[in-house]
Amino acid sequence: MSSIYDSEDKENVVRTGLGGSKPIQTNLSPQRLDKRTKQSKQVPYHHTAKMRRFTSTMNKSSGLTISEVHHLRQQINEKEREIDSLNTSFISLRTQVESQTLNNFTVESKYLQLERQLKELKSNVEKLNNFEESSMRELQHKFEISSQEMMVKHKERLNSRKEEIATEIDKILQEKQSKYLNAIEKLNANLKSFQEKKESLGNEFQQRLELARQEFKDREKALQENLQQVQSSNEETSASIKHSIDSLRSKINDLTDKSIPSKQKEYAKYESIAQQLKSKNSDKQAEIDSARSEIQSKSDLISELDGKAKLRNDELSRMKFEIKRMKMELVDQETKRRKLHAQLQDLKGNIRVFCRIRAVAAESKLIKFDLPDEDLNEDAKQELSIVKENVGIFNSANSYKFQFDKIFSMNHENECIFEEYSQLIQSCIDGSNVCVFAYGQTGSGKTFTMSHPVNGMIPLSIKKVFDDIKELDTQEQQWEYEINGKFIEIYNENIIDLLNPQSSEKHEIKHDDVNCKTTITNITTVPITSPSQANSILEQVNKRRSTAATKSNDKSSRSHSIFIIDIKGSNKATGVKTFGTLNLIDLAGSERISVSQVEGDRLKETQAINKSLSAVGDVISSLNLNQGSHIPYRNSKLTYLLKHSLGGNSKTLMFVNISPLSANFNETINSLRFATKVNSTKLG
Ligand SMILES: Nc1ncnc2c1ncn2[C@@H]1O[C@H](COP(=O)(O)OP(=O)(O)OP(=O)(O)O)[C@@H](O)[C@H]1O
Repeated sequence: MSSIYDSEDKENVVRTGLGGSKPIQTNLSPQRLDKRTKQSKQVPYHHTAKMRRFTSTMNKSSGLTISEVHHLRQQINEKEREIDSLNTSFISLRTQVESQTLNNFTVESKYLQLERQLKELKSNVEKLNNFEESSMRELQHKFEISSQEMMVKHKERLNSRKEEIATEIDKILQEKQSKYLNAIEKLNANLKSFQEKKESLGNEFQQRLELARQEFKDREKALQENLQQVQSSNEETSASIKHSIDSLRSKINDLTDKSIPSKQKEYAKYESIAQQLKSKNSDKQAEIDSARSEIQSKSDLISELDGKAKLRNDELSRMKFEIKRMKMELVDQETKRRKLHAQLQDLKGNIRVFCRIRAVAAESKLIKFDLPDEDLNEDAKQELSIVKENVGIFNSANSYKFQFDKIFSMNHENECIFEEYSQLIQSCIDGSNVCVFAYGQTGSGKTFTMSHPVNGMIPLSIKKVFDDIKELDTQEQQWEYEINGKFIEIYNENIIDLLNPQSSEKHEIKHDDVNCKTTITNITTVPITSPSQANSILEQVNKRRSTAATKSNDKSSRSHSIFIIDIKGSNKATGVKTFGTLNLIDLAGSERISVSQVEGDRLKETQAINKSLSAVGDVISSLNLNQGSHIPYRNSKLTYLLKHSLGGNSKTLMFVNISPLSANFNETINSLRFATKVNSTKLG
């Protein structure tokens, strides 16, 4: 704070004869004050007597005339008057100065008081500012904590809801599927038994009918024959009787009364024969009637059996209709399952990054990792911390933190890793394109993860494809699938056909942007008919690559290998068609060899790797961040090839394989940074 005696004012403090030795503050400027002081020194009041004595002395010793002296005296008197008036004004001025000084004191004390108040106010304001700042910090902290808690709770709720939906779907599907399958099985069994019964009843009935018909025919024939015989014998008999009667009559007439009695006897005899024949005839007629009624009852039985057969046929067609309806419902359920599966996968995100730490021998010197808790919410992002320990003079430690969708430690097996992404296979069967990349420095476990002959992602993916399509390729679901494979390598931005490596033909990438399909000219495509056949393709390719690697200084580490599996599906019941491509990619080693340290072929190779790997990172991260803008697919052959398999509804999974060895610390950090760029959170 400035003092009341500020620069100029300090110089205005003078000591006056009236006020004793006390310093008086004046408002006069230094020049004016100085002038007044000089004047008061030059003409003090008590000096006038001295002047008079001095003039009389001068008068005596100088020999001046009286008029001159008089004149001088007048002048002196004038001067003395002037001096008096000056003295008077000086005294009034001094009084003014004193009163001004008093004023100044009052002002000064007020000023001091105001200054104290200002100080207090300032400190209060400062306190208020500090309080405001600390409360703001506290509020911000509280807000951050509560928003984090809300985020965690929200994520938990989301995840549990997702889980619930998925389990509900699975449960409903399983229940429905098993219910329908059981019902269909039962219906099929009923249908079969009905058909068998119908067949056996039909056969039996036909046989019985045939027999009855035959019997009836035989009987009818016999009866007809009998009847005819009887009729003919009757006719014959009656004709002969008639003849006899006639001859008898004529005889009677001829003989008159002579032989009448004997002839009457003969007549009676023939009469009884006729009677017998008549009774025989009525017996035969009764037999014919009973045969007719039997035929009638057999006909009734036949029509009853016909009625039953009709009922069975009606039931059969009802069952067929029911089976058809159930099949349609099953197809409908399958379509719903596909939609829900797609929704679930969308919720999990179209681009996922898994980090895998390679297993190494126990005695190796390792990087200090801080891994996430395994029990944590499985759909939440997981955090990996790495500590770099410098045993230098400062013994400092740097900590790096990274977040990924999943982090697998050295103890995780391939099967467990496959489990985490296997749902993407279903998406591919349902018609989505899927890319699985393995990224990392040479020796970090990319080939072990992707191509291990028993449990690598390639053999396990193919097995899953076949298991899943087997479930869909049933009489009920009516899905049919065709699977084709290509296996290529990209080395120095050139495509090599690994299924026909001797070929010298040029391979070009062609895109059909309308149907979103990609083809490579002159490339070998093989139909894949079983997991074992696909595994033997993988085995052959791995063998070829490793032989080539020994011959040409481990070329395999410096090329990208891609197993392209096309899955084409069609549903006979609904006519729906699907096409999905599964791209399984083992990338070239990512270690950053400084371009300046290599030359010739190796320089070209290094440039090609750096270019294509950063193109992969750029494409995926721009897809992740901003779906509407330009995606730089053309920056490398690999990204250009995968143009229709990345983006849109495609699913991408990147494994970042890292080495836990301390010696590889820098490369491990580089790989994690690359993967973080790829994994960057989607905005809006
Ligand atoms: N998780 C693991 N458990 C046990 N061994 C492993 C694991 N990962 C890798 N290895 C072993 O480490 C060695 C190097 O692994 P791999 O060949 O898979 O590395 P890479 O990253 O594919 O290297 P390159 O870039 O040369 O192809 C192999 O011998 C492999 O068997």
